[in-house]
Amino acid sequence: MTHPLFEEAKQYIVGGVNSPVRAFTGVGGEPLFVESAQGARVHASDGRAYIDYVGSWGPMIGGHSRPEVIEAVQRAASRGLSFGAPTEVETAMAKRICELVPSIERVRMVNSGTEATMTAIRLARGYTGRERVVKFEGNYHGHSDSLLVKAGSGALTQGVPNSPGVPAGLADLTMTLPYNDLDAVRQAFAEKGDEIACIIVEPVAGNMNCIPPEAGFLEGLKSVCEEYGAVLIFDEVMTGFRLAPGGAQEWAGVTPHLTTLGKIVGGGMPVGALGGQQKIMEYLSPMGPVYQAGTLSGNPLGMAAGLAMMDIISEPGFHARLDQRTAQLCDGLLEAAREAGIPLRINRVPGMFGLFFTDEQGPISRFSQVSACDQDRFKRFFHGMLEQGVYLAPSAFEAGFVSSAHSEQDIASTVDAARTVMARL
Ligand SMILES: Cc1ncc(COP(=O)(O)O)c(C=O)c1O
Ligand SMILES: N[C@H](C=O)CCC(=O)O
Repeated sequence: MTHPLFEEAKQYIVGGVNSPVRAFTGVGGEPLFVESAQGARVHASDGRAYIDYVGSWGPMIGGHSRPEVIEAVQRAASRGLSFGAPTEVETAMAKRICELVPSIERVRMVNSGTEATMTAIRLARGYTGRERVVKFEGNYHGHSDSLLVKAGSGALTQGVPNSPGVPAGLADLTMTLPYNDLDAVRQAFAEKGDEIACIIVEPVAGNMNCIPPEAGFLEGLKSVCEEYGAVLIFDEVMTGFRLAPGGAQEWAGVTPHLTTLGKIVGGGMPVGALGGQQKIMEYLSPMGPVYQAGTLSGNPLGMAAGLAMMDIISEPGFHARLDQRTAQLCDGLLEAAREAGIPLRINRVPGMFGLFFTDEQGPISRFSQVSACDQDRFKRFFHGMLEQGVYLAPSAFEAGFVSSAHSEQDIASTVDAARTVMARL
């Protein structure tokens, strides 16, 4: 029987959801309806609490309903919701971003990750006077036209990595290359380097499951960009503030020319940002000719929530603990799989992981390997874990997220659940 809340939602909302992956089409069945969330758990309308590894798709790195964040939003709300004029808190946010991410010298706040990446590539095109954009297969940068080409995340889950509605003329300007394949990048630049405005890349891919960069890949992208005068954009909407206080660029030791941010930067509110070298950022309006604007950009509630979340991730030892919890989870899951004789590989970076049901023995570093994984087994695992009270991302193409609120006991319970589920997979 269809869940009555989902049934009613479908009468009014397209597909019953406001973002496709939530619909559970990647795993079958019906979505959880969440009523509230606290710490590492979401409380659903079925009356159950689930240990949550979705974390609102990333923002909840400190756990749900952190009092510091909620109180900051409440204080901000008591002063008014939006002014459409500059506020001090926007400067505080920009200053904080520049301190945490040293490659960022100037910032522009927007309302989502999609807006951040859309603006970043327009800026790169305006700055270089070139039109082509290089992206990687299975990377997802939101749903703007130029970037919805061979895209990951929900586009993969729904089987529409090239969406109808994207003008062919625009899609033709997007060159899509295999992730972790530097030779393909060098070849593309050798052929069309003087037409390429930018490379945009997830420095750790999290939208085709979790794929870290191979040694030298990000460094290679930077040197190709510098050789040909193109802009290197790290899309850190997912990895920003997660892998390290300064994001994946700090973790990997490679700095891009521009960075896009989202998720954690808004602490759970709809916020995105882009930033980078002053000489490029000053091409943006009102200083430069590249236009960009937003009625609600720099919204005081979003800034308050984001700043409170920045305080949380800046606590000494925060990322080391997150990494340790992520390792505990992944080691436990691998052990459970080994006991059950289930072939499983796991990729992990601090606070992020990906499960691959595959017989492959070597590292999983390519999109082609992800798409060859046993999706049916993932679906059975997902539903088994849900039954056991563990909420994983409802798609084999999404990374999982660990928060600082996941206790050792939560992780141990998750591994116990996996042992039960794997025994009958
Ligand atoms: C790497 C990356 N870039 C961009 C986006 C788009 O962000 P948003 O959903 O806030 O528009 C996402 C997530 O959706 C993402 O994971
Ligand atoms: N992978 C996406 C963002 O990172 C998932 C969020 C969504 O599409 O709703």
